[in-house]
Amino acid sequence: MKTKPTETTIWQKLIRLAEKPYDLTAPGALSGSGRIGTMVCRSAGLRLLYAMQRVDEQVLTAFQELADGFDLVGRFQEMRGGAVLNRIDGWPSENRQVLHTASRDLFSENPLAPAATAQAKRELTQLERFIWEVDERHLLGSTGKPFTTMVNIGIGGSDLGPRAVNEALRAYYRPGRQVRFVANVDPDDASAVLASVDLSETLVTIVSKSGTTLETLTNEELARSAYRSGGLDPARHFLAVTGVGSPMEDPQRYLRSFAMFDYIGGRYSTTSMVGCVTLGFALGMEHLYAFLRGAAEMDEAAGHPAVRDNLPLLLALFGIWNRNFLGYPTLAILPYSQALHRFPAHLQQCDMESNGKSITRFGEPVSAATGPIVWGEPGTNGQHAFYQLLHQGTEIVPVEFIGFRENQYGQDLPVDGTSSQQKLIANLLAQAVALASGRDHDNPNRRFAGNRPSSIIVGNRLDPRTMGNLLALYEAKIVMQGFVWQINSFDQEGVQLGKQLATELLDLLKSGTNNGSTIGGELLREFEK
Ligand SMILES: O=P(O)(O)OC[C@H]1O[C@H](O)[C@H](O)[C@@H](O)[C@@H]1O
Repeated sequence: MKTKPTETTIWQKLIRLAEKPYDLTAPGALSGSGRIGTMVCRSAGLRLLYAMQRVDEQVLTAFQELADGFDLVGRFQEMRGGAVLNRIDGWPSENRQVLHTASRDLFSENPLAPAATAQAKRELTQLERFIWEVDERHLLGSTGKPFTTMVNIGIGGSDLGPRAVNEALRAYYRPGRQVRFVANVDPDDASAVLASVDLSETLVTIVSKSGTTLETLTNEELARSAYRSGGLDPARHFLAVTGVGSPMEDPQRYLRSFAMFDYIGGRYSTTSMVGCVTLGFALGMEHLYAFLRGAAEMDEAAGHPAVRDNLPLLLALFGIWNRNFLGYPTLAILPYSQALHRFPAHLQQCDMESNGKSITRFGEPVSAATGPIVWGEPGTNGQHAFYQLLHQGTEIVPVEFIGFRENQYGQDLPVDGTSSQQKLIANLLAQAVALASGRDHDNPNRRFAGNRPSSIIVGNRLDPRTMGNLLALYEAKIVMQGFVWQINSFDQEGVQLGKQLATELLDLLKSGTNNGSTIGGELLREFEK
């Protein structure tokens, strides 16, 4: 469909509906009508409570028309089947399939992209064998010690997703296993991590799809040098996860190498070897498979044609409604779970690098606003920091809350009559009500306008399967929004210019010839004064 989204009848209809969005502050708007109990969507192990979005039946019906008119589910299924969606028509572009979903389509008899799934299975078999060798102590460090620790060196997609999921699932780590992460080229990042582990018991996994990322290659050298200084042989400790044909494909330098494929983008790569190596090492294969199964379940659920029964699609459409029709530029993701403390950072990359685009997949300027600014921190911490602006600021910030009925460790105590988990959930729900309903007051400074929309994603407990559900939920949501905006959500040309200019500055530093004749050169001279 080349017609601009804004020129479609359904877009115009939604503009009209947005002139008078559902008033959450009106008497009886939220209670007494059964709205809270009916505005619930279930997919895989998650539920979405969406009574506190500014929508009514008419808007939801329009959502369905939009989803059908833009064939959102059909395109998602085409993606899963291997369509070449990473492209810009008529212009040089990556021209690739988009098959992160194949890396977990392991549980059905008929995977949608059989060749890619077969490749994923081969890598998983290799990983399983490797982990077995580590567990059985057939593989030992260069001084004969068993491995207890893994340091992951990577950045962007080779760090954020794996880090967020590892943090989320620490409660499921096997006893005696730990994983640490190094990403930043700030030398203090590597120093702090390398100094905090026993290198002789540590595996260092270098993760880079391209095998050319400055930060990662630099940190690899720092880590190798730390091993050599400690009299340890890096080749017996270092693993590689890299793209087929990348410069890092060099078996001499690594104890083991695991492959990733060009049809999986960095920010979508958590269920490929990029995430699986650390997760398999720390959690064991059983939990790793539960995580992959959770992601596969959500991919499957995203194929449901009915908007009200398709959580990723519905979440995507609330995002479109809030961004394009109500005009809100940002989105806060607020997990009420300390374990998810790095999940907003992962989603920031996944969403903003995917949908921060101004050109359509036809190479033309977009006709509507695209990806929102995504940010977030766990509750309740955020309540004591930035929620003031959410409640009374001049900017309206739609919120996606995430909460779980049970905690992970099962340890909790009643204090003052309620458990900590109850306090956590009560706070989450109270925030959603306060944002939606607001409160009148004589004192203008104590007035809450309300009508600030939110959704609540509910899971039973943050376990590996639920984490897989959540990860795939957001991946699918982001992709579906990209389909509405007609952009390519799978490339990231916008990161190139800065990289190129940094390389030019590094060349000046290397050669010592900075005469300030470029803007960067002049800035550098000023900075170094
Ligand atoms: O995995 P790598 O090739 O090292 O890439 C790491 C990251 O760097 C790039 O700058 C991209 O913007 C990210 O999408 C990518 O995840």
